Amino acid sequence: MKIGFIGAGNMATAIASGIVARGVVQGSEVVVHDVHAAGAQALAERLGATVAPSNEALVDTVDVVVLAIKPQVIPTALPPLAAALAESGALLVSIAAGTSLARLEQLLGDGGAELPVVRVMPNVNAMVGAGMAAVAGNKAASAEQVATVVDLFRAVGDAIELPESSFSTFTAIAGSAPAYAYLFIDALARGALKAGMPKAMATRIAAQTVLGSAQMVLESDDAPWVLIDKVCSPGGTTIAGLMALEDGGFVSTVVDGVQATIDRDRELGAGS
Ligand SMILES: NC(=O)C1=CN([C@@H]2O[C@H](COP(=O)(O)OP(=O)(O)OC[C@H]3O[C@@H](n4cnc5c(N)ncnc54)[C@H](O)[C@@H]3O)[C@@H](O)[C@H]2O)C=CC1
Ligand SMILES: O=C(O)[C@@H]1CCC=N1
Repeated sequence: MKIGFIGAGNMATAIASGIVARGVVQGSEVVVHDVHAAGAQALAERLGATVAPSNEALVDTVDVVVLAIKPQVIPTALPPLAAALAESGALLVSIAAGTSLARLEQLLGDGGAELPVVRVMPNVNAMVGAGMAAVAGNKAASAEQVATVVDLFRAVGDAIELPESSFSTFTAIAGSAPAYAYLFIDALARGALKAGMPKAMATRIAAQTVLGSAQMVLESDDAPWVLIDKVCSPGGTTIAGLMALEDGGFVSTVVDGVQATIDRDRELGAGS
């Protein structure tokens, strides 16, 4: 399978590096194009991939086209690719936030609804093989094509098929959420820094603790609240810390952050 990336930014780098590192495709089976030529060249060199001279030329040479550009540029970048997609039969995979399958079909013109299109919301942790992705196909995408995309993203973490109506919520707790998890890790480390521990050491300790906590939630039969109770000794350190977090409105602040992300995803959809 040859896979092309339109846009060679953060997400193309994360996904392409992840799938090549895990042997899903060879570097030589990856093609990239970016309006910023140096960015495409840097990614291609890193992977042993090829740089296509244009987005149209890329579509002509691959089986799967990953549209890894910002939602705001899709309305100008996608329409010129409709003819090449129809001719080559390549599968279009969009990872753009807030851009619906219906909108992508509309941008592909009159025959847009007949072209196979798959929408994915991945996250940047695909870079280290620990991503989380949601996948939904349009009517023209076959079950096999959707399954191929799920498999592609399972190779760099976990992936699920999800109704498109849940994509904004998924974006809040998976697509954008690595930034929130990094913030939590940094906040833990800052607390330790304030108490006199070097930041690099504190960051390593905090990151390993969050990694292990995530593994516990995934592998244990207990719900997070049960696990919380197991950490809290009566009159101990953890309950003192939890109460201070509660005073600061930790849970409701996180819930507000999730809602703000959902709202912004819907705004992007309305404006694209
Ligand atoms: N950054 C993240 O963690 C996540 C991003 N996404 C989505 O992924 C998409 C890409 O985001 P990033 O990689 O973060 O953006 P980015 O800004 O790092 O990369 C986008 C690249 O597209 C290039 N570009 C712009 N117009 C182009 C065109 N017409 N043809 C070819 N290349 C073009 C830019 O030069 C840039 O290198 C967005 O739609 C975003 O919503 C989805 C999930 C997570
Ligand atoms: O911030 C954004 O809009 C993109 C989509 C999900 C993560 N980054």
